This record gives sequence, C-alpha cells and structure tokens, in this order.
Amino acid sequence: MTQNHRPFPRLHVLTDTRDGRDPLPEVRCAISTGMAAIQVRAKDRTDREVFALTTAVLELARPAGTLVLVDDRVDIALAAGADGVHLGANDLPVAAVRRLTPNGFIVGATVRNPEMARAAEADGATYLGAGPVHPTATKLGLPDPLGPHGIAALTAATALPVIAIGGVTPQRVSDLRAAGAHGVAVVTALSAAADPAAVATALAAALDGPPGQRRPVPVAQHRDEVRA
Ligand SMILES: Cc1ncc(COP(=O)(O)OP(=O)(O)O)c(N)n1
Ligand SMILES: Cc1nc(C(=O)O)sc1CCOP(=O)(O)O
Ligand SMILES: [Mg+2]
Repeated sequence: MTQNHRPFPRLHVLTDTRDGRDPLPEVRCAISTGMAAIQVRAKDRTDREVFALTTAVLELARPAGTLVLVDDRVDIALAAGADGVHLGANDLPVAAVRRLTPNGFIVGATVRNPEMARAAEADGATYLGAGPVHPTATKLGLPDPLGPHGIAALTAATALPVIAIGGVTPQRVSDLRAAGAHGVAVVTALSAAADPAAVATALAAALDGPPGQRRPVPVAQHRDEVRA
C-alpha cells in the first residue's frame, strides 16, 4: 500500500477492458489530473490477467501517488499490493474483508439506498459507491437511477464519502456535488471519449473546490483522509 495523506480522491476511474481494449491510455489521463483513484475492473479477464493489469496500473500510479483499488477481488488487491478493494453485493462482505486486510486498507462498498449506506458504514467501509445515479449502458440489470435526489438521501444517512456512479459526465458533476457526493466514478466518460485527456481535465475541474450546497462533514468523522 502507498503512504497517502491526500484527501480521499474525488475522481474514480474504472478500467474498461471490454472487447480486448487496453485501458492504460485513460488510466494515464486520470493519473495526470492528480486527483484520481484508479479502480481495476476487468470482468472479462482471467485472474492472472487482472493481476497483471493491476500490476501495470500500479507501476503508472505509484510515482504519482495515485491510489489503486481492485473491483471485487480482495485476494488480487492484496497480492498485487494495491491500496484497496471495491465490494459489491456478490462479493465478500465488508466486515469479512476488514478482518483479512491491514489497517489503512481501503474498502469500498456499493450501496443503492440509505439503509445499505448505514449498514456498510457500520461494517467498516471506507467509502460508498452509490448508483446508478443516471442511466448507463455500461452495466446491465441495474435498478432505476437514483438521480441527485437519491444521492442526497443517501449522503444524509452516512458520514462516509459517497462516490456517485453511472452515466456520470463532467456536466453532471455539479448537481451531484450539491447533493453531497464526495466524488464520482466513471467508465465510458473516459473510455469512449474522443479526447480522454480533455474529459479527465473537465471532470477534475468540476470536482475541484467546494460545491454549492455541500453538507459540512468533519474530516476525521468521514475518513476523508487515507492514512495507510
Ligand atoms: C465506485 C464504485 N461504485 C460502484 C461500483 C459497482 O460495484 P459492484 O456492485 O461490485 O459491481 P461491479 O462493478 O462489480 O459490476 C463500483 N465498481 N465502483
Ligand atoms: C460498474 C457500474 N456499477 C454501477 C452501479 O450502479 O453499481 S453503474 C456502473 C457503470 C458505470 O459506467 P459509466 O460511467 O460508463 O456509466
Ligand atoms: Mg464489483
């Protein structure tokens, strides 16, 4: 794990490996913003390939101090030396992963309503991924979009940083921050962009600085800093 005392990242970029694509170009763009975390998400790859991709992402991320998380797989995250894992409903429970991992290891949890947010916080999650906030074609079988109002209800229920995911674009960031989201997670905003560097810059600019109506939450209370 990296020693990182920066604020918890507001821009989470998930790798898009579909159709054999190489996600490293957009990973480089995200890292260059200086405010991103990279989540290695590679549903179509073998364990060996996910491990190799995580190692490649870590090589790019470490010199910049960028955090690297792995979707679903705490074993691969630990084996590769990543900073954390993102857990969904079909993965190991947050509390079980906490027992397996060292202090400072980041554990994200997918939540879709305030009850799930409270439970994940009680179980020891570091941050919450909340979605889908808008319609998305990237993942099938999701419930109806939460919208910024759903994000507001969810952020009111937890002191943890909430990362909104699903159909996020630079233009949609401001409403999400106003709803209390700490940040956003994206796949196709970067992977399908003609100019991913420009989109990464636009996302970073939209996430930078205080939101209009952000709920004040003490840093120590919502684990806004990662102290590995
Ligand atoms: C930041 C963030 N939020 C939500 C998700 C979704 O995770 P999960 O429920 O595990 O679904 P898959 O990504 O595995 O399809 C996420 N990955 N990141
Ligand atoms: C991987 C994922 N999880 C979601 C959830 O709501 O759990 S939405 C999503 C896809 C996000 O992709 P895009 O930025 O291209 O819409
Ligand atoms: Mg997952």
